[in-house]
Amino acid sequence: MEIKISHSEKNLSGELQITGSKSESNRLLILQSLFTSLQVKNLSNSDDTQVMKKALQSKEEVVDIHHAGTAMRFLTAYFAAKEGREVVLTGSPRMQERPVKLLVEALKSIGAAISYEKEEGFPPLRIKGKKLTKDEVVVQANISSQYISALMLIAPSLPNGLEIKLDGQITSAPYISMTLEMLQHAGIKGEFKNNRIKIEPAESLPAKTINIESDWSSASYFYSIAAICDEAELKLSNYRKTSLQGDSCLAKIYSQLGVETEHENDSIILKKKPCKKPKRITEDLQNSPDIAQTIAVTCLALGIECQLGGLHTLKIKETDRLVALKNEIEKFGGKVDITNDSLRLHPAKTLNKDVSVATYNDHRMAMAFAPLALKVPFKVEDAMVVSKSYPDFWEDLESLGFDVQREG
Ligand SMILES: O=C(O)C1=C[C@@H](OP(=O)(O)O)[C@@H](O)[C@H](O)C1
Ligand SMILES: C=C(OP(=O)(O)O)C(=O)O
Repeated sequence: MEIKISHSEKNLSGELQITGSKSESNRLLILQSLFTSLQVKNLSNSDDTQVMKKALQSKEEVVDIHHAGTAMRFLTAYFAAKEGREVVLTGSPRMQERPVKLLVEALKSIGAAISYEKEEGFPPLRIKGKKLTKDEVVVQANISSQYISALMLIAPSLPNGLEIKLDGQITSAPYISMTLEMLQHAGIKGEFKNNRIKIEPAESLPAKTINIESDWSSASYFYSIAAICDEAELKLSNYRKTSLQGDSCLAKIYSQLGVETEHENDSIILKKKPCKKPKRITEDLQNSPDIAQTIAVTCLALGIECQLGGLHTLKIKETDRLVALKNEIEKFGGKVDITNDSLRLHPAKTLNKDVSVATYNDHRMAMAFAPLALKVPFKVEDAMVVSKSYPDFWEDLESLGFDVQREG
């Protein structure tokens, strides 16, 4: 479905309830399958969490996780350690291009039986669940932190736990800390020191209900909206001052653009007043790759330069996000230079009209561009891609006065 999106106001206020972090949700679903005493509140309503839930309940041979990277990686480890179960774990055509070799190699080194159904290094995988008894593994850490989180999540269910040595530079590190802190919160002992992670085995865990904080990556689109407005006051519920989610760095990044974050009980209030714009935004996003698209489009809307680094993982996400950003920003008249790990935006003097934004099967392409409608109306192709992480996105924009016309 294509949509046409516009907004005529420059002052916005409203309240939103975004559901739980999809990263935290998908970790907890794995932990809940391993330790049934855990209960979860505020689970994400994203497609990625739905497919994870379904996969964990499935009795079929073929388990299809569509576009969900966390589900692919976490379930590879989960099924490898599930004695007596044999599955073919597969996903969308794009998932079949997203690498998984380093995780498969690491799992094989501790005794897993995994083979490739098509191309070596990529899904689909045939996994014969086995008892994994080795307790040490080495994994390269600069491609995806999801490989490391996957190993950490099954570690407490292994007879001797697991010591994971991380090789090379660590990418998306806050997601590893998130996994560790969630394990600890559930009652599992573990530590992360000097490139070594050690997770102790656990036979059972005390009964506990875990309340998932709402999704900070989804909140990024409202930071962008607030920054682009002259004045705004947006209240988002279920966010904490101390977050497990690395994308909570948004508060600091967007303060440069005049967006202040106030904490009130369990909510955040994003406040924007008219202010002087900086000449440019410069950020290293190695720790928070999922907000790169949001920040680039905010800068395009505000007509300021943007230099983003630490983006080497963007090429292997839902699409090659560096190329997708360049293509779509240039339709509006901005100029973008990309390398393998960086993006530089030279903003447009005036934004082109009648643009149709392609979304490349990538939820974040649709959502990152949406706030630009405060400056110029445009079309978004295949707009329902948002459901991967945020199915209510367009309705939530309508509640803030955006005109969202659904076509076709
Ligand atoms: O562990 C997680 O929940 C995630 C880790 C990150 O991936 P990489 O570690 O592959 O960068 C992030 O981009 C993804 O959206 C979610
Ligand atoms: C990269 C993402 O997700 P995943 O890797 O889990 O598919 C994302 O949500 O931006």
